[in-house]
This record gives sequence, structure tokens and C-alpha cells, in this order.
Amino acid sequence: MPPQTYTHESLGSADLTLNSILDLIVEGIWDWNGETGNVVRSPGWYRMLGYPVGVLLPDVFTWEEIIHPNEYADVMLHIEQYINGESDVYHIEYRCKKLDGSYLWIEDRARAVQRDSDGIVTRLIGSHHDIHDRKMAEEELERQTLLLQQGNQTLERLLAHKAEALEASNRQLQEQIVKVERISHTDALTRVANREKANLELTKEISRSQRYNHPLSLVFFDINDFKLINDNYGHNVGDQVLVELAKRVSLALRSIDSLARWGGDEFLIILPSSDLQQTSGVVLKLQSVIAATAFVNNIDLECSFGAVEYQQNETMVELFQRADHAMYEDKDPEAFSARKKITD
Ligand SMILES: Nc1nc2c(ncn2[C@@H]2O[C@H](COP(=O)(O)OP(=O)(O)OP(=O)(O)O)[C@@H](O)[C@H]2O)c(=O)[nH]1
Repeated sequence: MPPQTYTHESLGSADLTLNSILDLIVEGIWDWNGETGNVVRSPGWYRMLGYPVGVLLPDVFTWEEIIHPNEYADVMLHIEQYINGESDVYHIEYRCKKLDGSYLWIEDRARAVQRDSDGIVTRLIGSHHDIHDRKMAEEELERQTLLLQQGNQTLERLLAHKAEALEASNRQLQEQIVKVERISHTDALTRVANREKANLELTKEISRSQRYNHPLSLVFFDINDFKLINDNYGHNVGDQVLVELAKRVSLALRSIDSLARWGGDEFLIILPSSDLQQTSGVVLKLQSVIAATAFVNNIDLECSFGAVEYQQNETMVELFQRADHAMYEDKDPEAFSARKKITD
């Protein structure tokens, strides 16, 4: 940079002007002469740090001593690189110790005004600018940001934890629903489907039969003279007979068939994709399975069956009625025909 030229009438007058300006401005101005080692500092420089003007020795050591230890190494490297010509800019922020022992953040900018023949800086003029408030605000912002990030992380962890807990309780709830549904659709004694489940299944199978025009059959069956079994051997034996019967019939059916306990000693079988002829074959099979089963107390069990095939557009009640009649007819053909004659 070319040396400053004053257009004042005399150098003395220029010095006076300059000193007056230096005394007035808030910035701290410094002027280092590398050849003498002398540093001249403006009144503003002293005032900024709270020192009486001119109290420090006019050398670089007094400056180095007031630099905060945390920034000292950086500042030294920075000025060294600038003086040696390794860097073009001298501009650095650091803390300086004030007279009261506290530290003030300053921004230090300088420019070389003289170099030797090797390009080494031999005179530097710089300024200190008070940036303490800005630095404090930045630090506070960083602190708040960090707190916010920590808060966010805690919140995220909390939310993830809550989501996991919610998922676990949803799973539990789902399991409970399945369990309750199973219980509400199962006969407590025989463990086969109950009447409610049979109604649901039959409704579903009727729609399927209508949709695909597939045959669908229904079988009602009950134990002949079951009351006598209870009366002769007791209710507990009667229960065992019902359980064994349900088990044997279930095992004899296809997996797509459904067995349900309709109530008391009455059962119902839904046979999808089976016409009346196939269903009659199933009934014969069941009769021989029952005959071959060794029931408790060697009870010789006999059942009556009523098999019907679903007729398109027939209501469920009509279907049940036909199956019930067919079973009644099987149980007591004479009584059935006598009753039929009367009702006809
Ligand atoms: N052990 C036992 N008996 C039951 C149960 N539910 C109903 N019963 C009995 O089953 C019997 C059914 O009697 P009925 O409807 O007259 O039938 P049945 O004696 O088989 O006569 P038919 O059907 O005409 O052959 C009654 O004695 C009921 O008390 C049960 O869960 N366990």
C-alpha cells in the first residue's frame, strides 16, 4: 500500500490533525515498527481495555501478555504468516485482558505499510474493534442451539419410546381381540364352533355358493335318547360323551367342513362344495365312525341325521327347517309321517 500523504500545509499540522482524530475515535489503533520493535497505541486502544493511556510499555511483549491463552497460539501463527508474506490478510478475533482482569473480545485488522527488500513486513498499522457483545450473543445462541438439540434428541427418544410402548400394547390388544373372538365363537365344553359361529359360517358359505354356483349341504344331527345317558350315568358322563362325539366327528370331516354345537346334544355340519349325494355318503361314514367309537361306560351311541342341500334363493331359516325335519324323520320316521299327514 502506498504511504499515506497528507495535503496539510505542514507536517506539524498533519500530526496535530492525526493525533486529534486518534484521540477521538473509539477504535484502538496500533502501529508496530519492526526495525525498532516499538509499538505506538492510540488513546482509544488503552480506553477499550480500561488502561490509563500510555501505561503499558510500547513494545509487542505487553500486547502478547494480554492475549487470552486459548487464542494465543492462533494469533501468533496468524501474525507470523502475515509478516513472512505467507498470507495476504491480517484479520483475527481474540480476547484481550483488561485492567480489571476480565477479557474483552476484539477484532484485530492490520495492513503492512512497509516491507524490506525480501518482502518481510517491517511496519504494520492495525486497529482493535470491540466485538464483545456480538461474541457473547453468538455464544449464547450456540448454547441455546445446543440445548434445543439436546431437548429435541430427548423428545425424539421419548417419542420413539412411546411409539414402541404403543405398538406393544396394540399387539397385546390385537392378541386379546383374537382370543376373545375365539372364545366367543367356541363351545366351552366340546371346543368346536358354537351356534353364533355356525350362523356366521353358513351366511358366508351361502353367499359363496350363490356366487360360484357351487353346491352346499347342511347336516343336523343329535344323540338319540341322550337324556337317558344323563339319567343313567350322570351329567358328567353325558359331558364326556358329547366331547368324544365332537372329537370323532371332527376328525372324520374334511378340513373345509365345519362342525358346530347347535345346543344340548344337537350338532350342525356345514359342507361346502358338497351335493346331497356326497353328503349322504358323509352321513354313512359318520354313523360307522360313531358305531366304532368306544364311548365312556361302553355306551352304545346312536345319532339321528338330517342332511339337506342348499337350494338357490332359500333363506337360512328355511334351510334349517328342512334339515331339522330331515333329522326328525330319521329319528322317528313313523311319528314324522303321522305328524306330516296332520300338518299337510
Ligand atoms: N351332560 C350334558 N347334558 C346336556 C347338556 N346340554 C343338554 N343336555 C341334556 O340333553 C338332554 C336332551 O334331551 P332331549 O332334548 O329330550 O333329547 P334326547 O333325550 O336325546 O331325546 P331325542 O332327541 O328325542 O332322542 C337333556 O336331558 C339335557 O339336559 C350338556 O352340556 N351336558
